[in-house]
Amino acid sequence: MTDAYVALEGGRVVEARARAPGTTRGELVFTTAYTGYEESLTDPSYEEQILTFSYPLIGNYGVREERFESDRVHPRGVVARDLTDDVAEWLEAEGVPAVDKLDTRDLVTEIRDSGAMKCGIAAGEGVTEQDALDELDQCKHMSDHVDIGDQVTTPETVVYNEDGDGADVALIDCGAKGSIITSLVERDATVHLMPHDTTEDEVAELDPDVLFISNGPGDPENFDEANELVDSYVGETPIAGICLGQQVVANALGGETEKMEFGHRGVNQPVRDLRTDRVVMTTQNHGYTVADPGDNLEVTQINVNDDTPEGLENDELDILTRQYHPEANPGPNDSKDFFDDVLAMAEDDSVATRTN
Ligand SMILES: NC(=O)CC[C@H](N)C(=O)O
Repeated sequence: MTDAYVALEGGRVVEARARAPGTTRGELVFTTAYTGYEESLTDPSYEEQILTFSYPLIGNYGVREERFESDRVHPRGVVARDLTDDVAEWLEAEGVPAVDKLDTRDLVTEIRDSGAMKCGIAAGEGVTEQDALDELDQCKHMSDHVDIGDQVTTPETVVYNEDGDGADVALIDCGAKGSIITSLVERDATVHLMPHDTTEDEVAELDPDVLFISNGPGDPENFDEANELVDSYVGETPIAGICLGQQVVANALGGETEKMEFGHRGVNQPVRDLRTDRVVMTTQNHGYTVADPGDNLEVTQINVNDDTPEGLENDELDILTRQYHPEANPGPNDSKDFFDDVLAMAEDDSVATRTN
């Protein structure tokens, strides 16, 4: 007997099998990643989303904490063709509803045709179609989660590698993946992980060598404070950003972001560097993109599939951002040298002095 229902925007309800019980709602998205489920499920960028895996079997190499990107599961729900007991038990312990035994090819095709959509799930003994539809009813558009930064940020500044000999990085935590911190610490940087609503004065007190805006969930336009920081420090301190970080930097510098139809989520997104013509495979997880970089940023990398901006730079102002995830985890390590390039900006003191 059916013990789980997935209600899709528009009203279609799909039957499934409950793997972790509960009712939930969120924006239904899919990832094509065939590995890295522990990393994806602990990536704070998936907050308020329901993650569908297009790869059919999820959980076949267990669940190990050392691969986690944060201290909890972030998607509000999980959908797959088949979830192993390891993953199902983990999700149940985390209180995150999960379902399987449904046709995920059909679901992914629907998301590709109609775009990322609102979704409600009801899973467990005695649930009804109506329970899933009630969740759907309460589901908000991603951009309406205006306080999403508060849900994922560190409550206070945490310092990593305090005695490091390298640069001091102010990493503004809009939902940072742990691997970004690790990638910087491995290069001997001291990382000051700071709340997303850190003020200009608080950053000034630290006087960092780099201001780094992290990845994060939802609409970049809901990260006003990070936007203001970029605006305050541009031309004064080198600035870096990953994913949401790139989007925030673009908005702060007079560019524009927009919602994509179904986004890029996977571990084999090809990116071309326009300066070298080199193509690298990248890990991606985003539903918004930079529609217009504005006059101050050069698009230096693009997505081979749809030409969207993957890298923005301003050599004079020392700004370097990526839409994809150079820290990988999951995914290929082809672009880890991004962190070397960011820290090289910190060593070079040629950044223009702020005049306004
Ligand atoms: N991984 C991220 O930082 C995602 C950025 C943003 N939330 C988006 O969906 O586009």
